[in-house]
Amino acid sequence: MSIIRITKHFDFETAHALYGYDGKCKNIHGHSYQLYVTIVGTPINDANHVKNGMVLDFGDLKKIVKSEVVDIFDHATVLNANSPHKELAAKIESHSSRVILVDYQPTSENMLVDFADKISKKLPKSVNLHSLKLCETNNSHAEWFAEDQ
Ligand SMILES: Nc1nc2c(c(=O)[nH]1)N=C([C@H](O)[C@H](O)COP(=O)(O)OP(=O)(O)OP(=O)(O)O)CN2
Ligand SMILES: [Zn+2]
Repeated sequence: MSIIRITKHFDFETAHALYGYDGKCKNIHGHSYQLYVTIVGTPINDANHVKNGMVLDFGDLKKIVKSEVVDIFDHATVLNANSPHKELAAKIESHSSRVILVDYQPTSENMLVDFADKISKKLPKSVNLHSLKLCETNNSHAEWFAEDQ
């Protein structure tokens, strides 16, 4: 049976700041992030199976990525907990705004590592996470590949 990759695309709006960065991205600013999630597996080959012919139902992949990433990061501000932004986060949150304090500098690279971990843990055993692509702007993106890790 053939091994196939399937990909689903998501978008979400998130603000972040790169504390200590030597450029304008040290300020809080936002992106319309685009995330491509690719998984790999063998399509189910069972005429009696409701998911016959699928590596994983796109709908099931959507549920996992939405609950683990999109619904959490969408319209939130991501700040580095290992920086003075921790205090800023508390202030923003006190005004009922959604803040995610992460234990890393919230670059595209580090967000991908976080997303890969969260998504991998929720995938069924029959499939594997192959790669992620996170576009921060229309001309900048980072990629995570399982085979590189
Ligand atoms: N390797 C990385 N470099 C930068 C990241 C990152 O996550 N990884 N992030 C930023 C900023 O968050 C910034 O928002 C994006 O930077 P950049 O692509 O430079 O954005 P510009 O709109 O200024 O780029 P143009 O090419 O001028 O459109 C910075 N670097
Ligand atoms: Zn940015």
